[in-house]
Amino acid sequence: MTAALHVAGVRKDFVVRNQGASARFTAVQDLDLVVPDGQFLTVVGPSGCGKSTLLDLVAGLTAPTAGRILLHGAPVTGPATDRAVVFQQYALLPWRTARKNVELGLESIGVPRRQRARLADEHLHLVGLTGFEDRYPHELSGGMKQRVAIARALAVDPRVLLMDEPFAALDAQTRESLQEELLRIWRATGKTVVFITHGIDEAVYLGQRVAVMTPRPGRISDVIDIDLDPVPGQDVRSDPAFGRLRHRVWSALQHPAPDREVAHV
Ligand SMILES: Nc1ncnc2c1ncn2[C@@H]1O[C@H](COP(=O)(O)OP(=O)(O)OP(=O)(O)O)[C@@H](O)[C@H]1O
Repeated sequence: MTAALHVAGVRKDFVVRNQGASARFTAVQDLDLVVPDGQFLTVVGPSGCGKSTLLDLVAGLTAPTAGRILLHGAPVTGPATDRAVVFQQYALLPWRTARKNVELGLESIGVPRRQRARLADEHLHLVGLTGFEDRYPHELSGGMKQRVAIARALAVDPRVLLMDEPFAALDAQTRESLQEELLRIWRATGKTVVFITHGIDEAVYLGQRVAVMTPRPGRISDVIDIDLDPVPGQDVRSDPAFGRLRHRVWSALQHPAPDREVAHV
């Protein structure tokens, strides 16, 4: 089976100013990652390790300096509607209602007006915002704005949903309820999800696998399978298995896999 996403030997250099001169800075190097179709992958790593760089590369917002990125077997050459990105900042247009914000991506691909409104309402329903279609962003809470952003991303029916710390700006309780909502939506839609986070708990809670990134230059040092078996109505976070997986991810962040470390010294 073709992987939904295949990142092969990717490096990304940026040109930066250093004491008045231009210098090359390698943000990520030797990035290898395969994400099967329909998988929920979380990527965790410390600030500055290159998580957003990885996501931008997959989104096609920047191009790799070296290596290849394939989406369902085809090279990524720029942004396209087979991928949708949800950022930490909701990026909603303040002068458009929730419905009109969700319609945005649909407009750009030429979906007729009636169908746009229907699809927007369907996706607002999917994220639990029925009844809020005509609200403007300033009339919505942070969690609701992020739900609109998720509805907008899903409305164009992308094959891969890319999420860059989407819940980082939310309070703990809203974050937890959106995490649960996102898992429900993922199960309902079967999308492939790549979800960037700082949070180990969030990575373990959401991911079927957790990719651990380490910095300078950024690389994926470990990929950990999350084989939790959630029981409906019970908080999986209180399961001892959750604690053990959490500790494995924490350890991988502290002590990157030695073979890889040697390979990149
Ligand atoms: N456009 C750019 N020009 C120069 N350097 C950049 C650029 N974008 C990112 N970098 C550098 O690349 C490295 C990785 O940045 P990136 O934003 O991908 O990290 P991150 O893991 O997402 O960080 P955070 O968790 O803090 O958001 C950082 O050292 C950053 O300064």
